[in-house]
Amino acid sequence: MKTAVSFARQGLAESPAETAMADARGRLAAYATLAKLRVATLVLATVAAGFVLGARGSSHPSTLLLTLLGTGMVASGASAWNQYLERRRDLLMRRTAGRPLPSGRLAPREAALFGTGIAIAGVAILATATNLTTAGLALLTFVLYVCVYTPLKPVTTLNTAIGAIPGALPPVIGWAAATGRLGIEAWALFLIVFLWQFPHFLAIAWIYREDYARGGHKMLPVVDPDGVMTGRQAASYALALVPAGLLPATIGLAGPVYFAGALALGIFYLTYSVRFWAGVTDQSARRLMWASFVYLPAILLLLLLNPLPA
Ligand code: HEM
Ligand SMILES: CC(C)=CCC/C(C)=C/CC/C(C)=C/COP(=O)(O)OP(=O)(O)O
Repeated sequence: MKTAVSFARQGLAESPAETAMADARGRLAAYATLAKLRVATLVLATVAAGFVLGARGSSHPSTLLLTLLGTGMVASGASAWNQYLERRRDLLMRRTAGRPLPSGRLAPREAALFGTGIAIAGVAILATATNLTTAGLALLTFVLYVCVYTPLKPVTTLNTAIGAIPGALPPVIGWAAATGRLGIEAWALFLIVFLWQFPHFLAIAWIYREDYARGGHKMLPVVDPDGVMTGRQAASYALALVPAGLLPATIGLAGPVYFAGALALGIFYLTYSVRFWAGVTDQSARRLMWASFVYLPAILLLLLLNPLPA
């Protein structure tokens, strides 16, 4: 039998077994890209915050894990379906042309099958391990993202305001999983993530405005070449986020350490948003994008560090 060494001696790069392994690894990596694992990780951090705050100090580690697993699967399925629907436009954009579908690493049918299977399994896990409110919310999030936001991207600049709704539902999913209901506290978390997204994606959409135009997507910077509206909107939503970020402390969900930290973070994010507004450039946009990646994990951490008992 030919070993890897003998194949190498003959000048062949890989044995059939090694080729099969490399293929399998390549396909696994393609599915991981399809699932947008980095975005899913931050989404799951918002789910975890909602769950832990809803549980109010009582520990349910296995329910938390199953909630994260189920929601992560639904989010991955949604990302796969988003890429299935956008495969032709993704090919036109530099940022997305290398994705598994436009680059041909996966067939469209494979992405659709994966997206459907993993999302259904995720909803089933949530329905069995938590409650029907949680499973229903996850399904609603999927539908809003895949069936409403995604088709609206080439149609109207309002697409992102609509996309921000499913983007902000994950902490509500976590809260519902822990409590079985929807409370004002869950909507406070929703509001924070909802408002946070505007500076986040407006900065990104500015950086990639030419790419979005090539792909035919109506993101605000595509129709706002001097960036006046883009900058103003980013700053306005960041301003609204300052008081919204304090809500958890005013409704008895988090304590004074949270209050002080959330105020500092709100001012931090507002500063980068106002700088972006004052000079809409790729550099100020990149700095604002970076600030968005600091703000959300930091405020979630503060919530978890300083929760208040019921
Ligand atoms: C309408 C809402 C949103 C839009 C349009 C949007 C858009 C984007 C885009 C285009 C990127 C890629 C940037 C790049 O390649 O340089 C990105 C990155 C990212 N987004 Fe968002 N986003 C939204 C909401 C969210 C939400 C709700 C979360 C999580 C809670 C999130 C987390 C992330 C993370 C972690 C990254 C960096 C990961 C990576 O580059 O792979 N985003 N976003
Ligand atoms: C449970 C569940 C379904 C969770 C999903 C949460 C959700 C909707 C997150 C939105 C995150 C995101 C990257 C939006 C941008 O999508 P895009 O399609 O505009 O980004 P792209 O241009 O990179 O494809």
